[in-house]
Amino acid sequence: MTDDKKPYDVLVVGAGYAGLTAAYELIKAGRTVLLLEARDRVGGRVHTQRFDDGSYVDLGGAWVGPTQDRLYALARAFGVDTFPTYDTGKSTQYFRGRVKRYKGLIPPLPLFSLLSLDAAIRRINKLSKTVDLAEPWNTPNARQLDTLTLADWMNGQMSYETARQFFTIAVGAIWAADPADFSLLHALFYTRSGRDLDTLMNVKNGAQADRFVGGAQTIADRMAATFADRIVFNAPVRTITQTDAQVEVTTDTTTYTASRVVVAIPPALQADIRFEPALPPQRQQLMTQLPMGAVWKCYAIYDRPFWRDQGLNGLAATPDGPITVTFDNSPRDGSQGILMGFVLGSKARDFSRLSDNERRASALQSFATFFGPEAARPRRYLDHSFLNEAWSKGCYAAVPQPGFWTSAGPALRQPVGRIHWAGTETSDVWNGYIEGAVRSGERVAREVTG
Ligand SMILES: Cc1cc2nc3c(=O)[nH]c(=O)nc-3n(C[C@H](O)[C@H](O)[C@H](O)COP(=O)(O)OP(=O)(O)OC[C@H]3O[C@@H](n4cnc5c(N)ncnc54)[C@H](O)[C@@H]3O)c2cc1C
Repeated sequence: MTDDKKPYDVLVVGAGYAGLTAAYELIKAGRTVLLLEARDRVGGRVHTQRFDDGSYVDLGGAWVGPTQDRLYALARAFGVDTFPTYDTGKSTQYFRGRVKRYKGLIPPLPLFSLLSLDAAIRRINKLSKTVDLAEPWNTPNARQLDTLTLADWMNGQMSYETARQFFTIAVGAIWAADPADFSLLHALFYTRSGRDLDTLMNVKNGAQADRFVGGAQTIADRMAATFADRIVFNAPVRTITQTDAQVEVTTDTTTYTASRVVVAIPPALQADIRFEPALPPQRQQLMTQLPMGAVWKCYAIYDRPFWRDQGLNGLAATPDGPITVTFDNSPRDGSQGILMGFVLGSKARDFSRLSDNERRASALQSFATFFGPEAARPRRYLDHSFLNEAWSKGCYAAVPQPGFWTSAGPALRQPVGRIHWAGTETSDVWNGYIEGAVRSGERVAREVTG
């Protein structure tokens, strides 16, 4: 064990978009900063897998959309272009053994199910406007809303099984969780945090509107390159010790000292750090009430986006997963065809139990069901889940247990002595998204310098 004698103004833990943004802003403000990262790369839950032929896929965060202004601004600042997600043509629905093609967002359901689904979406949007974004625990009826799960609400409001099935697909795609996993209060908070359910679900004008040329990790790589000498890789933080005068942060090899530390990792991973003295009880509890969501991304790569020839946009939805939602993730110039399918929530946990071959066979069968036999013969198949990564433990983001917001919510952003908290989970706007991570990094930098 060595001591890095140099006292820093700020140590930042975690080089995802939150930690990178915090470090970048603090360095701009003239602070001496060191960024400690457990992995051997930056980006965290954003990871672009690049292939020898120059193509790439995003294993983690990928899309950006309107009102995600801070992320678009970073893209511009670091010279990264965006391009619209392909959504020209008809979408596909597979339900009760039949494939149907349709226009627009809402699948062709029997009339009463359709009305029920539409009414549920509008009711969630309306209710979400009552949420206090900055302090969700102060929302009217917060306790009641935080006790009820989204599944309780859905079962009470939606009498048609088909409508509930398709609502559950949308919930899975937005939260990487099942409606029974989290409270109505969290559903309303998250909905308002990203504007409304339509925005969260949509490609055009929604959260899936655009992708980054070169992949979503490119901005992170370029930002990190501007302060490469301030980043230590393969440096998981194990202990954070506060004294009256300073804070000591210990990795497996080194103890660093600073005036302040910014912890920019998901709460579920904060629980693995030993804090001395122990954190206040509410803060301790918080870390165990925020498990991560569950999702697999399945990629099939073809010579060309053949489904476009049939007037299809590559979007598909089915309750009969494992894959319940697909997108066209081909490169901007369409020089390859790339389909991406999501396996979500409890289906993702079940999918994790399959062998590599079983997952591949199962995913390709789904793609072939939606887009025909050609989809069963990709040039390359790969899949990935952050459930299997020690430094994420799941994705897209934390899915709070019912009761979290009203019991431990106030501790989420509250500094503890010299410790400040960042990460998308601490953001009131676009919580759970890259935009939320960036905003949290900017907010914590202001907090530390203010
Ligand atoms: C499959 C998937 C799809 C997604 N799709 C989208 C999308 O399309 N659009 C969107 O906006 N968002 C999406 N997201 C969510 C988005 O990626 C995250 O919200 C965002 O990247 C979180 O950033 P962060 O900096 O808060 O946390 P992280 O990215 O998790 O960064 C935390 C960093 O801390 C490091 N770390 C952890 N523990 C320690 C430790 N003890 N010591 C040191 N370092 C540590 C980790 O290695 C990591 O680098 C998706 C996520 C996933 C996984």
